[in-house]
Amino acid sequence: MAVEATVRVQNLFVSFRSRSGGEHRAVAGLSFAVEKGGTLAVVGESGSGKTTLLRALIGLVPPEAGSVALFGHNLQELAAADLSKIRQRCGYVPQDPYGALPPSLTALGAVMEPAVIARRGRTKEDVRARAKALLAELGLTGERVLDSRAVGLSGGQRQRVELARALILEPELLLCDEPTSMQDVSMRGDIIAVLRRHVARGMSLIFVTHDLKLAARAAERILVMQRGRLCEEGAAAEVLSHPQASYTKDLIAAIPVLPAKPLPEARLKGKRLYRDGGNDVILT
Ligand SMILES: Nc1ncnc2c1ncn2[C@@H]1O[C@H](COP(=O)(O)OP(=O)(O)OP(=O)(O)O)[C@@H](O)[C@H]1O
Repeated sequence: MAVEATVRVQNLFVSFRSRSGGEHRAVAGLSFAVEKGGTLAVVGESGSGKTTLLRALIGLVPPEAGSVALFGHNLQELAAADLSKIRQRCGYVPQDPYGALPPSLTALGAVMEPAVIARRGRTKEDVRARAKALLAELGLTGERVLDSRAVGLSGGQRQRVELARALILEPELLLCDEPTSMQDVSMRGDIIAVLRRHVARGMSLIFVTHDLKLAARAAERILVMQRGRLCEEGAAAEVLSHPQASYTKDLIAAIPVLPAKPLPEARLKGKRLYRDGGNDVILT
């Protein structure tokens, strides 16, 4: 028997109606699939429909036409209770870390919360240890940070708490909306490494970003969106090295290139060096 894809999107259209009665089509005829353990980065400029697509994938916005199936189940055909069960198999990291975290919980409490609610036979102490380990993997340690409420955390720290909150239930599918937009280059690498470890245990990943280079590090395939439409989809290395669509070529041309000149040893002393592809990025 053929294995069902984790995500199967067929000819998906999503529109929003304005108060004046006008209609804006945010997603226009997208089709793609992500297999179990597969990774897909969705790239496109601001307003191209990436967030709307992610929200449609977990049934937060209804399709105008077409279908979304997760784990072989068409979301439009599911009763509310079954849709909720399907959602429990997914993690979602929203784009805006402000307002996404429960304001009354500490960073540690916010990560523990989904696992405490789901109660999967773990003791509270197990959950606390797992939450601490996840936060540490994402560079968040120490009482001051772990005991801070959302208001006391930076945007980048909030994003990482959101990610840990999504990962603690070990989702089969993780949908991330710009999860590294507020991180420094070094932390972006750490986040990608954490995501890779979860992909290695079989998790499927859909990663939304503006950044084509980051997309290629996060995922094996890239889907480029332009004004709600699929512009190009292919193996990440292939899309970066041989883009087919002129829009993708423009996105690649817009990637800043760092000078290839070797840096004097003295400039590296006491600083963190991070290798991003062929480029060395120095963090002071
Ligand atoms: N709830 C909504 N009501 C009306 N229009 C919306 C709504 N959500 C999104 N849109 C519109 O749909 C289009 C796509 O928005 P979306 O947020 O999906 O783009 P995006 O690619 O994620 O952008 P960004 O990279 O800036 O986050 C935009 O024109 C946006 O204004």
